[in-house]
Amino acid sequence: QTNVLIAYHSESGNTERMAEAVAEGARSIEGVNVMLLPVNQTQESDLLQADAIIVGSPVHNANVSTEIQQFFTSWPFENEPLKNKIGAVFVTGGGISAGEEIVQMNMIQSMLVFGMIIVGGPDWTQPFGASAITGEDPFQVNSPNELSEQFLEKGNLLGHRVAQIASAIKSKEKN
Ligand SMILES: Cc1cc2nc3c(=O)[nH]c(=O)nc-3n(C[C@H](O)[C@H](O)[C@H](O)COP(=O)(O)O)c2cc1C
Repeated sequence: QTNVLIAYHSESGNTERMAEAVAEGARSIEGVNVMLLPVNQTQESDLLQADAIIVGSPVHNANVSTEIQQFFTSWPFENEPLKNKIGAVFVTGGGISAGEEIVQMNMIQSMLVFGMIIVGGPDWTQPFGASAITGEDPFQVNSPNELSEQFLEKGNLLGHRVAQIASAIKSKEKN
């Protein structure tokens, strides 16, 4: 079985809603076990067991949230236990071009420090992972349930792609 961990921080539920969409996409690959967890409930053992780790953050002042920064800081580093795991990211941000890509790249940079292999979205419209705008027209939401289908689809496609690649690598390793 291939293990895909989706770990996120969400204050008002938007990033959590995206995380659910990513999870749905990952589950669509046969033989994939998905763990969907807020970062404050994610244990080191969850990281170690995962073949792929997908991290989601809200944009906070054009940065990852403090919780996400703390999460990366807590990752095991000695002897490179996360090396060659698949890594991918998603974000939600209020504004159009108000930090989404910076935050995606910031998380990717952290993952690269741990030797992870980064996977982006399936096409040029989401090269760095999935993202959603939540606070500016025409995408303004009053509740996470209003997140645009267009963004949820991006999350779904990212989860699907990561699970597919992680699963293909795992089955090659077995043979
Ligand atoms: C403290 C704080 C700072 C924020 N800074 C930004 C920002 O710089 N750029 C942006 O696009 N959105 C910003 N936002 C909006 C959030 O990124 C957006 O509402 C996001 O969808 C929240 O996700 P959540 O519901 O998972 O917490 C900020 C929100 C908060 C609470």
